Amino acid sequence: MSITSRYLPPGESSRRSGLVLLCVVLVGYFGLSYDNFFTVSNGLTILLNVSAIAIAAIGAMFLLVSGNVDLSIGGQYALISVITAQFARESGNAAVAVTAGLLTGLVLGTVNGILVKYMKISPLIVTLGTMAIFKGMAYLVSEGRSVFGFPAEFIFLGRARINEVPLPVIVAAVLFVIGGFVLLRTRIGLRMFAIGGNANAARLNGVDVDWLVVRLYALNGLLMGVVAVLTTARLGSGTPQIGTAFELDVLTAVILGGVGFAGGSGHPVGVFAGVATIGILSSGLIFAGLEDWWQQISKGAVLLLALAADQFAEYRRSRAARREVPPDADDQRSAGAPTAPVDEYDLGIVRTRPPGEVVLACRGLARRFGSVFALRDGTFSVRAGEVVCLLGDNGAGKSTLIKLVSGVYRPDAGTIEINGSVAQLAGPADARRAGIETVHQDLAVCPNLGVAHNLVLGDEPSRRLLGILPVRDDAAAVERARTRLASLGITLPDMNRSIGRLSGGQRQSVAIARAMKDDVRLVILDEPTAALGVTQTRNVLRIARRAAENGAGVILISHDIRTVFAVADRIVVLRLGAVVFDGPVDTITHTRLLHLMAGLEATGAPAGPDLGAPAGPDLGAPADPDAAAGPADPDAPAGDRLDLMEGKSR
Ligand SMILES: Nc1ncnc2c1ncn2[C@@H]1O[C@H](COP(=O)(O)OP(=O)(O)OP(=O)(O)O)[C@@H](O)[C@H]1O
Repeated sequence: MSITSRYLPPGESSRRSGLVLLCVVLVGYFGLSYDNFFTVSNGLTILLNVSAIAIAAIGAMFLLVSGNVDLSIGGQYALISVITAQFARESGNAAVAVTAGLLTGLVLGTVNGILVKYMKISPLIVTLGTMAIFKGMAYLVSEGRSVFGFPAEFIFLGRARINEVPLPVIVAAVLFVIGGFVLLRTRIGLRMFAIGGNANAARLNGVDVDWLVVRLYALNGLLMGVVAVLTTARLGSGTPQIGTAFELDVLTAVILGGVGFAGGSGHPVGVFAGVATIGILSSGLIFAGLEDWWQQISKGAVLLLALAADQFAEYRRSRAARREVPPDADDQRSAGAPTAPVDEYDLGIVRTRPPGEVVLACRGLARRFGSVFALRDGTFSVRAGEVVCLLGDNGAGKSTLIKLVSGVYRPDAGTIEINGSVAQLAGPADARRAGIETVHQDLAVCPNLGVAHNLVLGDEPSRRLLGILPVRDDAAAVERARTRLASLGITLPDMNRSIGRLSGGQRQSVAIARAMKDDVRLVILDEPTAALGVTQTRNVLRIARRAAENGAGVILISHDIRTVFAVADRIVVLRLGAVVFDGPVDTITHTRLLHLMAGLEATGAPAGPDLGAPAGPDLGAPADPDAAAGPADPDAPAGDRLDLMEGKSR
């Protein structure tokens, strides 16, 4: 698939053209078989019949793109229809009836959204349940009967024509164009794709996923309100039987149109082609004189075919993505080698510049989970322009310490100072506001979005189209991404290439670049080289160094001591929840570091040759006499106390 400078959501352009071809074949076949098929009036009838599907398809498209679904739209259709009809009859006022219909849709959609997001129940199950409830309520409200007796102006709404074109068709066309515009050109549209691609990544990038999804369900309900009001007005009655198998038509059209059921992909043009196909097929089947059940069977079969095509496209996409990942000869060479020589990671760093002021100072941080003390004494500091490597065996407490610093957990004891002031981090957003950015091990990127969009997600640049409409500014996003990447010495040929099609090292580079916001003070890199080969590792380490040179403090967590010696200014070792070493990289040897991590010094194993001094009898207790005296005076200035500890095992 060619990737243009314009953002192209990962909908399948080829499948859309296939669908258009299918439409042409169907029209040709039915046109040749039935005399009246090719008439303007039949064309308008088809459009009128699919206008309801087209309006509902907008909401379904938004939900599916963001990884959600609503099976209850048929039930909503019936319930809104009878409520609208009763208001129309009782009030005799079209405006009251329309308002009642739209509000009912909004409420039903919001109920679905709240159940899905805040009760953490699968959208399929929730909306299957509400489908039955709404349908049942429609019978309850109407006592199983159709509701007639509307004011003339209400009926006019459904039957009015402008230049022979029915009003519902015009409403559907306008809403569809607005829906497509929102999906492709606005910040919210990008966020829908992001949530469908990786909801957790979107959340970590500051997108309020739950709130957005609730709004999408509410909008879906509102659109069903429009559908039900127009149809009820056109038919001149509200009935609980309406909307039967409506969800089948809508989902078939949307999935047939290339919106992936797994979320994160789709295009309005494809959905339009899907809606047209369903309309032509339904009309053709009526012309063929097939009974209603044959129509249901045909549409069900088309839905299954669409899902199969969706799976096939997904398979082709992932194969293409694998093929497109840039080969790395060096990594292939090193793949079979269990350990690369230390020199392989040599970055040729000359550490001349003294680090800047302390950006982070942790004092006596402690956190327990039930009876497990995950962290007992997290005390260390990071200065601007410094790379501090945090090491420790599995379960040493590294992740817990980092989660405290990045606001994921709150400490049971101890303090976190940022730029000299004690910070109360109530959540990751607080940490981010304080200038702390974390690059998580799973990178938290959206594989379906391009490099530039991943970099700006949560803070997308925007501009005013025609001086009024707020739209996403993709050119500014590309420019910002390019500048940010260049500041770290990263060159990527295409800013719109989806992240899923980059190599592991390139993905890691983009994730680090995303963290390097203009006001960042501290970047935490959680095992950034864990899954990388030699060349990619070296590149990522270079980028980490460059981030420090640009003025940020960097904490890098690693299990691989070769990378640590290549990149670190200072090393902090955690063991059993406490810091047991904190010192410049040139004050410790590989052997001693390994022993400290493994706790071998506690069992009398020889310490590294550099320090010579016997290790303390218990790694849980400080080995250094100063430190052994217990926690330092809490009133002592952060810098003094932390510097005192430098270069000493505790
Ligand atoms: N949410 C939790 N609930 C219960 N125990 C936890 C939780 N998080 C961490 N722990 C425990 O706290 C200890 C420290 O875990 P932590 O994940 O911080 O270690 P780590 O050094 O990051 O290990 P690894 O390198 O394996 O990721 C472990 O014993 C772990 O089982």
